[in-house]
Amino acid sequence: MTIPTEGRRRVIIESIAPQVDCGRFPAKRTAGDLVRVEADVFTDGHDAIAASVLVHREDSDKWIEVPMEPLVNDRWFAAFGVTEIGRYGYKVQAWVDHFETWHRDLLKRIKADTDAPVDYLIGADLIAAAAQRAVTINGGGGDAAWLHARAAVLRSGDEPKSLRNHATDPMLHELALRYPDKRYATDSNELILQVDPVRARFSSWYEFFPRSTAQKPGAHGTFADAEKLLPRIAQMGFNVVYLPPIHPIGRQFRKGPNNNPNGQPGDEGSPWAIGAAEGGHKSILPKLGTIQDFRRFVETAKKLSLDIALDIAFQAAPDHPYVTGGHKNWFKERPDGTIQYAENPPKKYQDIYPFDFESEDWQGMWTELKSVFDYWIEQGVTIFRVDNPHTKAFPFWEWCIGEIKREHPEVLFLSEAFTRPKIMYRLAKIGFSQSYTYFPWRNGKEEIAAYLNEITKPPVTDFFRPNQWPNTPDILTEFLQMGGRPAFVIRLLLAATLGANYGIYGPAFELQENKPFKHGSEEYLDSEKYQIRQRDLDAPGTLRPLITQVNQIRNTHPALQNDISLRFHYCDNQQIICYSKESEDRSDLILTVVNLDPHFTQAGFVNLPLEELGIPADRAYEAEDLLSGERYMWRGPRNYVELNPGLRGGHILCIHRRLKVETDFEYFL
Ligand SMILES: O=P(O)(O)O[C@H]1O[C@H](CO)[C@@H](O[C@H]2O[C@H](CO)[C@@H](O)[C@H](O)[C@H]2O)[C@H](O)[C@H]1O
Repeated sequence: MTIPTEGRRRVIIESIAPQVDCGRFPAKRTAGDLVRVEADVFTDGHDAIAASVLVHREDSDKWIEVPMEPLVNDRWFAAFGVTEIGRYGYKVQAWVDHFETWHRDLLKRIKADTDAPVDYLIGADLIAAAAQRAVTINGGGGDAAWLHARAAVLRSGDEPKSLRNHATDPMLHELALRYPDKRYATDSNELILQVDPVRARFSSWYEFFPRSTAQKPGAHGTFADAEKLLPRIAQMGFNVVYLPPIHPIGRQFRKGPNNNPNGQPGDEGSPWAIGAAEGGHKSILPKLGTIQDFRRFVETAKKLSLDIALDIAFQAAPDHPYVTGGHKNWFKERPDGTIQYAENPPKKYQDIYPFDFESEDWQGMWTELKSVFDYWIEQGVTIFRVDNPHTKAFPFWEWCIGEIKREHPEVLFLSEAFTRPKIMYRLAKIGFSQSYTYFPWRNGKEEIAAYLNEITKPPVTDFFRPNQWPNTPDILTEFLQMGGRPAFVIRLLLAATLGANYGIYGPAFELQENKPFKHGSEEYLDSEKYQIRQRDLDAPGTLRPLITQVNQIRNTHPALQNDISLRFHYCDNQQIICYSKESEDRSDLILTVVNLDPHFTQAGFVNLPLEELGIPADRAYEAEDLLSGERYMWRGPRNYVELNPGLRGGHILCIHRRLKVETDFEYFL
């Protein structure tokens, strides 16, 4: 091993958090967050050390220095606020602080009455050096002159009492530390922080098929029809409207109702079978309207504070212009000249071809696929729900999302990858802002808690943001099929309170549609994926009022707008789950209690960790049920709950405890 060029950097920096895979990927936060950086920082011997976090926007050379404070066990921390979206770089810097070492030791010596004249001469040298650095940094001025004068006093051989007073003057301490000696400072590697819009952390999605929105019976819906639904969706408290693909639908191998692979003339086909003579991923199904109609739809949504999320499904119907118009080499031909249709085993997608990410023309293909996003961004779309991203190459996504985010940091991507956890996590690391999860299939108390704890705690939360869906057009779970209306209520309460991000396949959920295509299937009978389904959304028994109320609670309670504070609490009844969330400033604490049994009343005692929750153990506190308006006076950790699923699936309780911790920090970027 060769001798290092500089061996005097004695401070060690380890285990910086947040960091994702040793800095290979950015850590994620949202605008307005307080970013807390921690690191292990220590040195040999007994010298005092100091450390800072240095942070800058990636597009600027202006670094901000945030002093770190020691915690315990050589762990240090600093916090800074990020108000703007985009990418930031941050690193930890630490150094031996000789002035602080001298000052600390002198205080001890004075206390023991063992300070000697030489101690003051040592201090004088250190202070004079600080004065010199003050000159270098700000060209002299008050601080430098003051420090020089103080160094002279300590060299003067004055009587001990005076030396002691001058050396321990708090002003000296403050000024000298302002100009630290960083010649031998250790710098960590620079790490990257991706700051997304708040929507990445907190969003409520409503999915519907525009083709089902016509008022006239049997007619194909248009964007103009769909636009009329937007005020209703906004009034229900949602903030993202997600549309399945809106492009021309292939005719070859078009599917018929109920996933019939032999569609008949007149069948509408699956919107995910993208591409026909009329165009491909940058075109609109003529029956839905024109690009102007779409733009107007987006504009109307914006006025209602709704973001439009568009489905991006990179696959092609056999009559997609990519296949018919000169890019057949983007697909893998078999020896007989045919192309194997796509699959997501055991599902078969006979009406689409998958792209071949080992195509000779992969660069041409990547460029074209990215341009699909660019095109829809130009039309005002800011969120994309990406279909099956795990069946496309990871390097493509990293490049494509990276490029888009560089130009449009406001754009968000939801990954629809129901696959192995490591793959879901990798997609999040390479850029997806949110991810669907296995929430729909977690029904028992233990499995819900175990899964949610896995996906809402660091280090996973540094890159992965769950989005919880109780149903989708592909997912009608057994629980929803068997549990009647209470099952829908239970899954709504869970999704909306466990997940700061959640969504529903709206019309089917509101009306509690629960008939499967066949026994044992999770597909809907007469699924909207293959046919138009007009509905009376205000039919008696709709869940609309409850959904509206739950969203209103989410929108007004910051506790429900984050996942990181989620904590599960004990309940002595296995069918009752209890958990809390609180806002970062601790002013808002929400306790949710849900009866997981859709058939029977369940009762039990919940047990709350009062001290952890900041609830005084010796005083009664109020639990206000935000759903029913009832107020309960609770005292102590054990409290009784009883939930009849026919009447109410759960409580969303606001715990009034009068606690607020200030989180205003000095350092903001
Ligand atoms: O594979 P997933 O279960 O994640 O489902 C997603 O991708 C599917 C393929 O795009 C999509 O499937 C629908 O479209 C297909 C192509 O037209 C069709 O063959 C399937 O029968 C239909 O379900 C699914 O909707 C989407 O969520």
